[in-house]
Amino acid sequence: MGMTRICDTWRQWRSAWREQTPLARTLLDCFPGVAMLIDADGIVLSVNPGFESFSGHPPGALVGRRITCLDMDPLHGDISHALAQSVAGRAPWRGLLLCRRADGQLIHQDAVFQPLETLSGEKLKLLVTLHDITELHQCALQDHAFLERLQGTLAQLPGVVFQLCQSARGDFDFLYLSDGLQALAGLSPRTVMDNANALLTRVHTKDREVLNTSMAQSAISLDIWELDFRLDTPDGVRWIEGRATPQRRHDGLTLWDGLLLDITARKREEQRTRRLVSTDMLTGVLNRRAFFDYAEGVRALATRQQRTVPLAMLDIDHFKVLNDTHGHAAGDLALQVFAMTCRNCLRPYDLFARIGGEEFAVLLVDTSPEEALGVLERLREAVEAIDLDYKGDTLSLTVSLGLSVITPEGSLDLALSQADRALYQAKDAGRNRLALAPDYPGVHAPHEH
Ligand SMILES: Nc1nc2c(ncn2[C@@H]2O[C@H](COP(=O)(O)OP(=O)(O)OP(=O)(O)O)[C@@H](O)[C@H]2O)c(=O)[nH]1
Repeated sequence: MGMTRICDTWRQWRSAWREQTPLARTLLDCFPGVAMLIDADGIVLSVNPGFESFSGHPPGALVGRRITCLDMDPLHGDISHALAQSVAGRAPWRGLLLCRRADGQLIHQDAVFQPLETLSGEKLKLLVTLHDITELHQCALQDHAFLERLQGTLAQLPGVVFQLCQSARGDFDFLYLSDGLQALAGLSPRTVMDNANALLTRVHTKDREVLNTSMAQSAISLDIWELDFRLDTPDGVRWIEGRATPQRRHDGLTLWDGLLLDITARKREEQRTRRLVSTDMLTGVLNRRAFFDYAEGVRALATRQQRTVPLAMLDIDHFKVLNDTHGHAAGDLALQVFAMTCRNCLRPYDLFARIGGEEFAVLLVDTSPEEALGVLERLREAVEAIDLDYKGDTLSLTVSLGLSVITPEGSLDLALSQADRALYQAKDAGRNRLALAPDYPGVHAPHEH
């Protein structure tokens, strides 16, 4: 029975009572629950038929006795308290009462004590209505137990379960975050549920834009949101994998139910593998495959910007002699020192790779054809200056270089073959020198050391 019906009944009852009409008794009899009339001392004046099925006692059993005898603890029980409150304040009291039936069974009651208006001089009377909510109460207990179990399970998950809401204005609000957030981000779920920015401002600055864009796309298309992003935590930067399913509510809000997982270890492993796959094991510089991958990216950008990129091929001179004279181990050491020397002559974002046995390539990013000549000449001199102590012998190295440019119209392969041809010219011309491809920009005569 709804609260509205109870209120309606009170209203009708009050006016019926004031006018002392037979309707008062009729209403009491028809009331679809327990209704009783008591005086200010709690003495029961009358009960309706619903009382019998509610209490298990015959209807007359309570009339003339105190209502507090229904209390679990008649001395300090809830009914005494409710009665005292309502009488003292001359105001309705509503709350939960626990009563005992004749068979001993406990029942939860949604109870109302309603003081009735009386004519002056009359003693105060109260209408008490009881509504059995034992079943509802048990359901609530079961729901509560289920939710507690669910919370426990969520807390065990290696990540964070969340529900995120975006208002039509675009503000984010976390409606739920599981306890795993503390371990993942060093933040309590409550803090972030109170203020989503506590977490959102921890997203790494480099990933904020892509996060916002991906959420906006997911909100529009209602496609699953998926993103790997970095989070600044008290323990350092963590990689997070986010995945959530959006739904649009009828009031225009977008809701995402999803999961955040810490994938820092996996990302580190991926980066390590990527480094291994792209690195030459002997010298530690880029290998052939990585060089072609990265160089193609540099070329594409330069083409868009209509710029040229200097590209050089390098080959150590008479390396076979060094190998044959001092052994393969000496050759390996020389390759390592050579690679380190070259790398030190270049800027971090220039590409330097070992693309064959003693063959290397350099791509000079953001460098003019003129500047490239200076850089490579310094590199050649640095190699010439190597004095490598090996088992009492001093090993010296020189390098020959062929230089070309990748043009906005040309390809990487074309520039490589031009640099390669220039390299052979440098070898033919006596080695330890730099030779330029025929149409190297800005320089007409072949440049030689
Ligand atoms: N120690 C060592 N030697 C290598 C490696 N890769 C290639 N080589 C050697 O490098 C030498 C290359 O010799 P060549 O191609 O004849 O060239 P070069 O002796 O340098 O002569 P020019 O290039 O004409 O100056 C060969 O002896 C290869 O065995 C390596 O990883 N370690």
